[in-house]
Amino acid sequence: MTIIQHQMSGNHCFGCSPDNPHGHHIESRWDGQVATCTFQPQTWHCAGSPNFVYGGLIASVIDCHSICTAIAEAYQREGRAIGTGDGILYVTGHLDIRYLAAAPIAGPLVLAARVTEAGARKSLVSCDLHVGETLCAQAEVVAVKVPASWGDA
Ligand SMILES: CCCCCCCCCCCCCC(=O)SCCNC(=O)CCNC(=O)[C@H](O)C(C)(C)COP(=O)(O)OP(=O)(O)OC[C@H]1O[C@@H](n2cnc3c(N)ncnc32)[C@H](O)[C@@H]1OP(=O)(O)O
Repeated sequence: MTIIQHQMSGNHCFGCSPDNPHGHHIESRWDGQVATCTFQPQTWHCAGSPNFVYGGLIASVIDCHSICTAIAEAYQREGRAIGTGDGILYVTGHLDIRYLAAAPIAGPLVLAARVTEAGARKSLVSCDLHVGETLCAQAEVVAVKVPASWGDA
């Protein structure tokens, strides 16, 4: 299965760049419809209780995984392999997360994201996060398409 982040160059993202030494290094596996990601929380990723995962960490992995899903789907819609030709880039416009159950720190966090609506300027992405059988978080993300030069200074 394609690992989205392995197909993209020039990615410095804290959440998902393979090359950011301080980042989370998430990997999103794309099957053409759904992108999945498994993330193993560390003990220091805990919330007030050492037993559960910090919500900001959950938001971070959902954010990154969902935006990468939007990017993968957009390449697919254009009939191109991810990372080929002119760069396609989306950024987070809106992130709406419901924290449904505390996520045990033992993890792993298992994410599944799909594009539910795709337009010319934005895509809507739905992302579920499970630990074991428990749905711990559910998110709706608005991914807004920007020029590949968006991040230039
Ligand atoms: C360079 C190489 C990179 C390599 C790959 C790296 C991958 C890394 C992956 C990174 C992963 C990490 C990800 C990160 O961390 S990305 C970093 C966090 N995000 C940001 O910094 C974004 C900051 N905001 C902006 O730049 C602008 O406000 C954006 C670009 C978002 C909109 O700008 P602008 O306002 O000019 O756009 P538009 O008016 O033409 O609207 C276009 C459409 O979008 C809809 N809309 C807009 N805003 C919102 C909103 N807030 N909620 C809902 N919808 C919104 C709007 O209604 C319209 O829809 P429609 O009316 O057409 O239906």
